[in-house]
Amino acid sequence: MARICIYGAGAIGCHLGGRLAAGGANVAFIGRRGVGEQLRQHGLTLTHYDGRNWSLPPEAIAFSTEPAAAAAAELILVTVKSGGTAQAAAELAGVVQPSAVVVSFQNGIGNADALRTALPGRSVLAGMVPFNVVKRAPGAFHQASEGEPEVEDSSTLVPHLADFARAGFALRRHRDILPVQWAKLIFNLNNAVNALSGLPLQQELAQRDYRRCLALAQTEALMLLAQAGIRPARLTPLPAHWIPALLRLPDALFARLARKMLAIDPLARSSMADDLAAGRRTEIDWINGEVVSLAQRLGQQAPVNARLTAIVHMAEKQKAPPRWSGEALLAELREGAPQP
Ligand SMILES: NC(=O)C1=CN([C@@H]2O[C@H](COP(=O)(O)OP(=O)(O)OC[C@H]3O[C@@H](n4cnc5c(N)ncnc54)[C@H](OP(=O)(O)O)[C@@H]3O)[C@@H](O)[C@H]2O)C=CC1
Ligand SMILES: CC(C)(CO)C(=O)C(=O)O
Repeated sequence: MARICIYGAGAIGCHLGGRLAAGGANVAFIGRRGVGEQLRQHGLTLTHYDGRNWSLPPEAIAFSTEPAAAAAAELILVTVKSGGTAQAAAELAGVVQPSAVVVSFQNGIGNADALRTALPGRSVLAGMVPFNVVKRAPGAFHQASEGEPEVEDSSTLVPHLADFARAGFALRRHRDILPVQWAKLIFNLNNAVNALSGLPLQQELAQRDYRRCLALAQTEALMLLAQAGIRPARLTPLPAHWIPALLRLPDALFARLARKMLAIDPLARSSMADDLAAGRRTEIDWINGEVVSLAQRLGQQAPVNARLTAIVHMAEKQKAPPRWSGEALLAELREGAPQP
């Protein structure tokens, strides 16, 4: 049986690893001591908004805080936040088998490259998780929105496909993953707006001013991507460049037309909202900051995403980050924003 290692047992790692283990795979979780204690006490309970559920008793979970536990793995799924990638990569470099396949299931664009640099000669692939996972209680994780994991295709992945299938994942493979990563990043531009709102995603997205903030950030990113010749993949029924117009619609019309976008657990927040609330470093530099870097490479500017990045960095420094109203955030971002 293939040995799989989850490197960074948090929301995504516990969801992916828990389902793989429930499907019969031999999974080792590597994570922090506190998470290990919770899994030892409660085991893992995974629920899905479509009603499916999976559970693993504590004795069925192999958990370690030590990177050495990845030494036997043939497949390593990296699920740390982007700010932890450099350290995870350095730790893995000391232990990973030369034949191991490493997949970054992280948001952002550059994590797989960071892993590749630290792990020369290994097969390192970029992945993308489109759905939201909410931690409901110790050891209890809920998939709160739709989608299946997507991954850069490689022949090295073939021996592991059956494990994903047995876990109930319809893994989507792509020869060119970059358009998929950028399409996800365009969605993730909402992470900052959501974190600053202090509201669950459903309530935030129900308010036109917050949606207008997101539309500004997305329009700016889409203009830059067009200049760079990158066409974001289509992750939703509407192509990415139509979404800003949808977001700008009045609330009642948006609620009718975007029913699927709002079909999300009423308590779900973005992973950046969780980080900000917990006083952790956010992934802002790997999401909105990536748009700013793209602008710089093109000799342009990205004032909306630069401002969001600065505001989130300010919030990271505060014990109780202030909540922004949609109106106040929109006024802040409109200065210098490109007109649609
Ligand atoms: N949560 C979600 O709904 C979604 C998240 N994503 C993306 O998936 C990735 C993972 O996110 P998420 O699961 O929310 O993150 P979490 O913070 O929930 O989980 C990551 C876990 O890994 C731990 N960790 C970090 N570095 C190490 C290390 N070197 N060794 C062992 N453990 C480590 C972290 O501990 P510590 O906090 O102490 O560093 C944390 O417990 C991110 O890129 C995120 O953007 C994508 C789609 C949805
Ligand atoms: C699933 C989604 C888009 C939810 O906001 C996410 O990727 C995140 O929270 O980081």
